[in-house]
Amino acid sequence: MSFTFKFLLKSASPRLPFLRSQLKRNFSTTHSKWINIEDFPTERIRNFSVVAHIDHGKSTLSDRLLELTGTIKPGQNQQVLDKLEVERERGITVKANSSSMVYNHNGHDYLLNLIDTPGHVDFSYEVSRSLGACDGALLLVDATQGIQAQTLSVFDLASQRNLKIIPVINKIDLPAAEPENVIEQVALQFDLDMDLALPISAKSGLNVESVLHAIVEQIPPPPASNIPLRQQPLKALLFDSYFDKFRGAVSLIKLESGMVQKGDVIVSHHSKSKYTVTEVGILNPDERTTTHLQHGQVGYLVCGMKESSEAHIGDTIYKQSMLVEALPGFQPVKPMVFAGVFPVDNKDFMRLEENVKRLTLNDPSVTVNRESSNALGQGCRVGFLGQLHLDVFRQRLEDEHDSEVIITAPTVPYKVIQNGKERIIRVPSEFPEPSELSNRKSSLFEPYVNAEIIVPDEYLGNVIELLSEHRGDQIAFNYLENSNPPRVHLKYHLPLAEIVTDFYSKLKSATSGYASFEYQQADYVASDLVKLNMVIHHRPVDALAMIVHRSKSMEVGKHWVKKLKDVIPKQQFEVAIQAAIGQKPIARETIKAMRMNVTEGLYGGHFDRKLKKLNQQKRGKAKLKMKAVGNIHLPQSAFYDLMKS
Ligand SMILES: Nc1nc2c(ncn2[C@@H]2O[C@H](COP(=O)(O)OP(=O)(O)OP(=O)(O)O)[C@@H](O)[C@H]2O)c(=O)[nH]1
Repeated sequence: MSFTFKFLLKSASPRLPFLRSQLKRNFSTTHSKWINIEDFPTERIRNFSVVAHIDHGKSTLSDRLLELTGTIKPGQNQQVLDKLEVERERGITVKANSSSMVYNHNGHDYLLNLIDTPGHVDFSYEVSRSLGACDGALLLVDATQGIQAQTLSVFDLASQRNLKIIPVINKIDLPAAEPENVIEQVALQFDLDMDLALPISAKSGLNVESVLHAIVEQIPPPPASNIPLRQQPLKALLFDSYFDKFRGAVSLIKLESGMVQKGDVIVSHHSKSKYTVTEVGILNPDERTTTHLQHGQVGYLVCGMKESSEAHIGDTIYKQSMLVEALPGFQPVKPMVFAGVFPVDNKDFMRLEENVKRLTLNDPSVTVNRESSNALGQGCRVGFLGQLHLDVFRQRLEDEHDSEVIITAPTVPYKVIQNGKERIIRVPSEFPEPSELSNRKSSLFEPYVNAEIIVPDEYLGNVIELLSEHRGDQIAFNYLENSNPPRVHLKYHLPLAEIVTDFYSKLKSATSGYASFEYQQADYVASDLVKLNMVIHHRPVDALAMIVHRSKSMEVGKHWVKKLKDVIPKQQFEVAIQAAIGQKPIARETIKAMRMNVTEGLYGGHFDRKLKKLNQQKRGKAKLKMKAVGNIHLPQSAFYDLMKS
């Protein structure tokens, strides 16, 4: 390690963990040889992705492939494509990442472009768009767990795109591994050729070389063109982007035809804006500038886009001189979980807003709008794809921007139709009160999802009970073929609001962690919804309002008044905490008044003096009650504790 580098690493302040992890990461990966794009005609390019259920070993396999091809130095469990601090701490991938590598097969060099994708359902949009840049996919299945819910959904995504799918059975080093069984299970479920399945251990490297052979031999190269390269029109799919504070938005592109180089004037099909290309290159896994990118290639492009929104995901890029038809692109993602984000100290709002916006530069699926609350002051209403996405965002805000924040209870977007007018409500305090809904021309709807659960049948009873507690309707029930112990595949239709609370942890404890769960947004369904107000000392607190199904209002109300009682400091007067629907309280807790020990220091026979002091205290309290009719002061720290608990 060079002196300058060591110094940088040491001196990176502990308040900047993200910078530290970036410095460490770059060091471990700057090892690869020079790559000349001209050396790789289309027939020697393979674009592929690794897809799997969460934790089945995608990042570990990606490491091994990069090591075997000499792209990175060997070293255990580097997870080089998990670049974010939060990914490394939690051991999950939240952002798809790419790396090119060169592999020599039968005397020829091949350029393999690998795209590592996240496993968790909240980030499945990353999977679908990454697959848009691929011609094949490795479907990784854990040999101890077999097919799980996300295995089914990523298989569907890959087969919808007609990708060549290579089944890879991982973790065969573990004593509990049952590779033969799992290979059979995969072949039966997906109608794939069993002989093509590759049993490996990504951790130890066992048989991983066979994966490289299969990539070259089985995944097709990008479709060839009869037109000579220099005459082909440029047609590039923009499938991802990240933000660099010096160069602006950096786009990841796949070239369907033509070539692009520094100085070219390109046009965005989406906005029709023109840009001059300032840099192109490949990720290896760090950026490596190249003279150009050409047909079949996956790489990055910089062209002075100042805002991340200019790099529109799914856009088609072409040269000003030659208009092309737009590529089909992707379905836009819609955030479905919303929460208010407020600073712990009101003075910090501007800094918080800037930090939130900076984070969204690298995560275009997040939406941000200003929100103001009587209780919490100025903040932002932020939209996420799911509960884990929200948690990851909070952690990134704290890790990368050193901000402590209050995040209000998550809510889903509800639909209210009144007098023929439709509104989507994302802030609970804006939901109509019962008095405003009394006329017959109002109807309320909530978003539902289609969920799939795979669970060993010994836990089936627990899961069915849990899903019915969460208002789920069963759609299908099947035993998975060739699964030992027997496992059931359930399909349910249930409200999204029911799974953005503590559903995952309940499912985990109901099944000792053996169930897997996956969902997709479905439709809006008419629902008996109410707005639950938290009233503290006779005043509703807007930041604590929530929208719930009427059947759950009592349970939720009791839970929250109790939580509030635990965090509100005692006052000099009695404080009532109520959960109410409109004017009607449905749950209540009381915080007793603080009682000063006025007789402290009076011992033994001072009976008269003690009585006098206690009477004085009684009179004082009566006076205080008069004053206490006003609002109580609820410190921001109480909100912080409340939302964290
Ligand atoms: N024993 C054993 N453990 C493995 C193997 N492959 C991966 N693991 C372990 O399984 C865990 C999950 O591996 P990851 O590579 O992070 O899985 P992933 O699929 O990338 O996870 P997500 O990105 O969160 O979906 C880690 O603890 C790995 O060390 C293997 O072949 N054998």
